[in-house]
Amino acid sequence: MTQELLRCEHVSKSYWDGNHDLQVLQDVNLALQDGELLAIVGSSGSGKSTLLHCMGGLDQPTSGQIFFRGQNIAKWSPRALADWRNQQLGFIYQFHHLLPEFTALENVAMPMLIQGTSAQQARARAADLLERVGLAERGSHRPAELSGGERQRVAIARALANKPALILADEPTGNLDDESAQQVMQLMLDLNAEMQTCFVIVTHDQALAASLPRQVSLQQGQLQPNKVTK
Ligand SMILES: Nc1ncnc2c1ncn2[C@@H]1O[C@H](COP(=O)(O)OP(=O)(O)OP(=O)(O)O)[C@@H](O)[C@H]1O
Repeated sequence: MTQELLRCEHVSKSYWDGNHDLQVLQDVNLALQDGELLAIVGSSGSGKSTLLHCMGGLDQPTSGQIFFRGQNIAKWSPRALADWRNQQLGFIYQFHHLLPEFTALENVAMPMLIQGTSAQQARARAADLLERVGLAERGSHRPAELSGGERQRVAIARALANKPALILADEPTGNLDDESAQQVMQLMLDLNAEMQTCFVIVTHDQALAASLPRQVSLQQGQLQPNKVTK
């Protein structure tokens, strides 16, 4: 039986620009179930990244609440929030954000080391994850020695390191050519099916969004059911 993983309840966010409030999110209500795969689409500036940041506790709504497994994350201490992000969430960005001075294997092992996993176990799981994303032979390469698609696959392996319940991906294919974008997308679909990790994927690409089972669209900060059809 699936269970509710995360819920945004009346989430609004505004920024004060010196003269007036810029309303970025307006009364967003959204519930995610364990293992779900959701695309968020919307034009540039519609609030997609802001919503993702609020869902991941990287930013706070001006009003409204976010619940993770029924708990209001606004009530958590900074330490509890950081632990939650490390243990339950994985982040994937448009630009991979891998640490340039570390190898692919070390980058994937990093979240596990931060969590307190032994170096030996972390390296073993990192190697398994790299194999799973098709990069078994690339563990000793630094990010600069990998293609864009390979870096993004390392970033996906890193996001999965601590077996998170939820992965938040912000334009994960936005910087890739069509073929690499397709591979990265397929990888996320396969991993979702295999591991029951919930993926929320922000994308500009309507065709890509249409390949996911559920889509919503942000329009000027308001959430709408997406109109794309397969
Ligand atoms: N820290 C901030 N201070 C002021 N305004 C901000 C801040 N962060 C975002 N905004 C504004 O909020 C709006 C939504 O930004 P956001 O990055 O969430 O949009 P987006 O839908 O992800 O856009 P894109 O597709 O271009 O990445 C934009 O108008 C942006 O300028």
